[in-house]
Amino acid sequence: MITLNNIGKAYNGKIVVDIAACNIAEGELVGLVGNNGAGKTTLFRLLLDLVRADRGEVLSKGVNVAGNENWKQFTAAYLDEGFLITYLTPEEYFYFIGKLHNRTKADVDETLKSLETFFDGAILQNGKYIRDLSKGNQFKVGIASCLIQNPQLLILDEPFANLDPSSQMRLIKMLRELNEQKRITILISSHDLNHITDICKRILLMEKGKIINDLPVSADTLTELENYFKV
Ligand SMILES: Nc1ncnc2c1ncn2[C@@H]1O[C@H](COP(=O)(O)OP(=O)(O)OP(=O)(O)O)[C@@H](O)[C@H]1O
Repeated sequence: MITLNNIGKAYNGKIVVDIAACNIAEGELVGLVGNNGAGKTTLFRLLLDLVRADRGEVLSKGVNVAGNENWKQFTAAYLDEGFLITYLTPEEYFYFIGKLHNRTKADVDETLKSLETFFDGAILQNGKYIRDLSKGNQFKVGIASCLIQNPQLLILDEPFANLDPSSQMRLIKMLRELNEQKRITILISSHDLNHITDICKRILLMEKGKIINDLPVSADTLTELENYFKV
């Protein structure tokens, strides 16, 4: 589904992404790990054509994402609150996103209903604008807007970072179901080694912009990663 060909990106003369080759097949659930500044978010931004590579190409279903709109029909992502329209209420935002992606009001309502427990009473019908929600609840709005789009590819940057423990558990369950039952290809980054090895079937370890290890997840992966990150 995703192919990285000799992709390179530098900021101010410093290379922050430098990947010779990487393939992510349809239906995979892949985790990206690496210390602060390793290049995870920049890689996601390259996948979403939010920044342009200095060299190489990102192919999504075989088509270069740079200067092409096709991938937008099947890709949903939430990297940060810059993806939201914060002067809207969550409901206004959800129906706007639904409309943009040709979803009916009933489709949107059905998705929102399925997220009732995840929302935990804090998102809908409380009269708040998105800008006034907590970071964790803004993230929940971001995830919901992704699911409303009914994507084939879902990209989430540090999805566990601001969620309370119950919400983290619910999200793990949701992502697993989306991947196993709906066959959605999922890419997530995380600093939570327990969660990421629990949920992902493959882990890409990034260091200084490079993928230095591509690990199929096994019973040993958590220890292997803990050893890498040990101080
Ligand atoms: N717009 C930008 N201008 C200049 N440098 C940038 C920009 N965006 C990212 N960088 C730099 O690129 C490097 C990689 O950053 P990136 O955010 O991709 O890392 P990350 O692995 O997501 O880190 P974290 O775990 O802290 O989120 C860092 O050194 C960062 O300072």
